[in-house]
Amino acid sequence: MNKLHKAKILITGANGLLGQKLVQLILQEGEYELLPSGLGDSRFPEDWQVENWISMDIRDPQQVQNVFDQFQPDYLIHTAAMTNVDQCEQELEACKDLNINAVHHLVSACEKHHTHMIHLSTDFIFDGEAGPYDEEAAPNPVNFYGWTKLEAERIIERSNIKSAIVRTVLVYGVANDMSRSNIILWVKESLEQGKKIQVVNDQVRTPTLAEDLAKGCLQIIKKNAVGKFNISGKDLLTPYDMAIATAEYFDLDKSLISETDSQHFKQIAQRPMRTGFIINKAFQELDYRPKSFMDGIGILSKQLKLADS
Ligand SMILES: NC(=O)C1=CN([C@@H]2O[C@H](COP(=O)(O)OP(=O)(O)OC[C@H]3O[C@@H](n4cnc5c(N)ncnc54)[C@H](OP(=O)(O)O)[C@@H]3O)[C@@H](O)[C@H]2O)C=CC1
Ligand SMILES: Cc1cn([C@H]2C[C@H](O)[C@@H](COP(=O)(O)OP(=O)(O)O[C@H]3O[C@@H](C)C(=O)[C@@H](O)[C@H]3O)O2)c(=O)[nH]c1=O
Repeated sequence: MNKLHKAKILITGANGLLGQKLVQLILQEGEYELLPSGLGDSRFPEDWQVENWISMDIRDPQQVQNVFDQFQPDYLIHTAAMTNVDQCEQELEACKDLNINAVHHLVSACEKHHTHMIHLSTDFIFDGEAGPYDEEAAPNPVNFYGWTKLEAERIIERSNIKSAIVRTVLVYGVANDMSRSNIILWVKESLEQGKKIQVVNDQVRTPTLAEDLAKGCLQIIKKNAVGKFNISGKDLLTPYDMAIATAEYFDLDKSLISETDSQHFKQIAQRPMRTGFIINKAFQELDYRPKSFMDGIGILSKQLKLADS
């Protein structure tokens, strides 16, 4: 690639939590030509002054093909998905269309344009019987969301495109006009409103700061890495641990948090009990260095203060 040509990165789901962090990071780097895309209009803060934006519904193969033919991306960071796990359990066709069929369209476009695909996947491809997991563990999803994300991985692995699969866990952070919350924000807001919450103490995760995940994805591009990578936080915690840590950090009323377990706390979709990731491969091959959970809360707290000022 000649020096004048900046490598081109297309992002799907750029209005999402990870999507917005990727846009911020890549714009700050200034080394790439960026094309953020999503459903409808961009929802970035005004002051980002992002010129490029393309509305691309990834469920429509024609829209995908048109965008790829026009932009001819060197890299695709595919973050868009139906990420509400309970909604996936209830809207099977819609979930399949977005989490599986759309990946077929993106892979075909990547094949045609020799685009290197960085695809976001999840700990929910595992059954949670033997976490924390490394990249070679045997998947066995326990809910429909996890099954669709595993099928998506398989489509990519069966293709002959250049690809990296980034698996992550319980992403937290604050972004603009978010379409869903995440555990720290939800605990903080509930306690600030004086609401009692029940939080499970028998699920295990390695919660991931959205900024760290974005950095991990960009490292893959910088190192032209291929294959599977666990990119998550490094602390193994239960949601109850996370809720207590959040209450302590923001000096909120811990007595509003009651401990429960997965037998009593029922969600529509089953959650894998013990997941979490071993991240040695990303540490060694991508120089990936995630923040601790407490430092992650600190970063989120600063961003919330900035947003309120
Ligand atoms: N969040 C988490 O805890 C985890 C996430 N992951 C994976 O990481 C990825 C990013 O997650 P996260 O940032 O939380 O996701 P978000 O739900 O925040 O963002 C997903 C984005 O996809 C967009 N989208 C929905 N439908 C379409 C469509 N038809 N065409 C184009 N874009 C669409 C949404 O648009 P709109 O904003 O308009 O709804 C949204 O901006 C996902 O693939 C997810 O499976 C993996 C493990 C954990
Ligand atoms: C809402 C709620 C959640 N929890 C627990 C259950 C769960 O372990 C954790 C997070 O619950 P949620 O339902 O908010 O999040 P959940 O849907 O479990 O999050 C998943 O999202 C998808 C996209 C992924 O890929 C997974 O990695 C994971 O992050 O908090 C409680 O204990 N009490 C509650 O009231």
